[in-house]
Amino acid sequence: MVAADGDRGAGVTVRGYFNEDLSPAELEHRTRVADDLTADVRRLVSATVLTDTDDDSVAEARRHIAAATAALQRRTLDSDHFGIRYNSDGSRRHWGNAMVGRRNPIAPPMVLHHDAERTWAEFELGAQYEGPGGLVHGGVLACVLDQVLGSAAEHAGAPGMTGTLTIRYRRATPLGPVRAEGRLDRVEGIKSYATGSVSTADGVTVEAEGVFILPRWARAADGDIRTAGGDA
Ligand SMILES: CCCCCCCCCC(=O)SCCNC(=O)CCNC(=O)[C@H](O)C(C)(C)COP(=O)(O)OP(=O)(O)OC[C@H]1O[C@@H](n2cnc3c(N)ncnc32)[C@H](O)[C@@H]1OP(=O)(O)O
Repeated sequence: MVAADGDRGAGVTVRGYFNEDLSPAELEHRTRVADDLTADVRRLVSATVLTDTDDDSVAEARRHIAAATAALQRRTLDSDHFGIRYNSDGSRRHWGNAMVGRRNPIAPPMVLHHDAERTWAEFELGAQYEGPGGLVHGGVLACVLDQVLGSAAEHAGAPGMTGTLTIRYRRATPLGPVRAEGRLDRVEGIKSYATGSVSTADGVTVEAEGVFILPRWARAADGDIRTAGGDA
């Protein structure tokens, strides 16, 4: 398993990995707290996009938001990012991740499922993900596919950083429920090739291919990123 934040040996320094052993009870508690808070903030974000209320109501909302922000800032992490926090058994928490982070209201969130062949998620892309009117932003769809293809490669035992991601927008994706899926196509040494798509009830809207490369620092760490355990 990868070491804590900081010097990775072999002269390699990588940010973002923290060893933080949590008991099952503590993990369950933190999971519930995170899910409840993040769901509330997601509703706030959506309400911010969609509100048409009067100025007094907006001013009232802003006072509450300022108070909520101050309450959350009473104590913060020592780091400027959540990172990947892991137990010594290899289980990991990517709770700040922009697509799957359970502590990140920007994440839709995507809840990933895996079987022997595929990784997939079914979720909602609502008003806060708009690009063209009523349609999902193309960059958001790229982000979705980056995550699902990268996770498919990782789950298949061939993780890597995105080297190249090629997106084909076949037709527009209306805001609303979507399904994203990816699969590992092949592995060539340190490079993993994955393919995938986003679809709606009317069929595929976006297709993608990605090359995921086991980075130099993970190679220097003797590939131990390949042995990482599951996500919490
Ligand atoms: C790790 C766990 C991942 C979990 C899932 C995550 C899902 C989300 C994914 C992301 O969002 S990752 C964030 C976005 N991506 C990045 O920030 C990557 C930034 N780029 C890098 O870190 C490095 O450029 C990279 C790791 C991609 C490659 O650096 P290396 O120093 O390891 O590559 P090197 O120069 O040694 O080249 C190794 C091979 O890869 C090839 N290569 C390098 N960069 C490439 C590239 N960009 N595209 C395709 N191939 C590339 C290179 O030609 C060579 O091929 P050959 O072995 O056949 O000669």
